[in-house]
Amino acid sequence: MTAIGIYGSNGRMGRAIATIIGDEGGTIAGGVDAGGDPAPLAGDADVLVDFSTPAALEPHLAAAVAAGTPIVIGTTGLSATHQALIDAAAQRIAVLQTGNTSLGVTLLGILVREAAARLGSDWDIEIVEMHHRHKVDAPSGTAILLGEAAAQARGTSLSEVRVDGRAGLVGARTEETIGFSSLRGGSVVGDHQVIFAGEGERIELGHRGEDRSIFARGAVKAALWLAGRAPGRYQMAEVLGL
Ligand SMILES: NC(=O)C1=CN([C@@H]2O[C@H](COP(=O)(O)OP(=O)(O)OC[C@H]3O[C@@H](n4cnc5c(N)ncnc54)[C@H](OP(=O)(O)O)[C@@H]3O)[C@@H](O)[C@H]2O)C=CC1
Ligand SMILES: O=C(O)C1=N[C@H](C(=O)O)C[C@H](O)C1
Repeated sequence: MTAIGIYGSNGRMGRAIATIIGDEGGTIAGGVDAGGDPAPLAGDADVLVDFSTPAALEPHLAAAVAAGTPIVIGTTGLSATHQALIDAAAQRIAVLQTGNTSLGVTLLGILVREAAARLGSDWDIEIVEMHHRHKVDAPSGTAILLGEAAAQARGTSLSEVRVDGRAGLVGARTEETIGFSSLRGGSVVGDHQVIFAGEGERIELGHRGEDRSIFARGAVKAALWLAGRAPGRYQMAEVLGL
């Protein structure tokens, strides 16, 4: 059986993964949390999953590369510098990084891409997300993933068109921007809505996470799929055959 090492094993996601890992046909190689040494686990595991914190990404990637162990990165709040580190690691090992491992959001990303490609830039795109009160990063990794899908479909990059929140006298909306709004409260697992607002009509595509097990199952599926793969950067849509 494939042994999966968990970076962030005592967190909400780490615990959710441990609960369902056996159902998906994997076993736990071990776990590392704040203050732990990521290297021994990278050596013991067939594949790693990281649901920890952006500050830990660099040492986790270094341990994975040194051991030649593939890694699924679910941690969000990543910067362009983190993405460059992931690209470099993917030259040496198999890596799958995604802001959302669920089947529903992976399909939503495809639908958003399709809608953005077919609708003209006179259809404004706004992304609204809500998460539990403990979440530390905003916009969510999923919101960014959805925004990137829409931006790419329109032949641009998200960094060119992204507007995070609005407050005060910000002026009228400019065409082609993609706006993000983040709500935090209670125990919300993760809600995302992509609004295409046209003249006189609106299309809304969305997803509501009802239980963290949707992310855990996707993460374990991704890990089992990634184990033994050649170096490269892989996508959830490939794992799920979408
Ligand atoms: N891609 C996806 O589908 C999903 C992604 N996420 C993302 O996963 C991440 C974790 O979420 P969640 O489980 O809710 O968060 P938690 O805060 O519950 O857990 C984070 C875990 O990471 C550990 N940690 C902190 N620092 C380090 C470190 N330096 N090395 C190793 N472990 C460390 C913490 O350990 P300690 O307790 O000792 O501090 C804790 O166990 C977030 O970025 C979140 O947005 C969440 C859900 C789905
Ligand atoms: O922190 C969370 O909980 C979640 N984080 C991911 C994100 O940032 O999109 C995925 C999911 O929405 C839950």
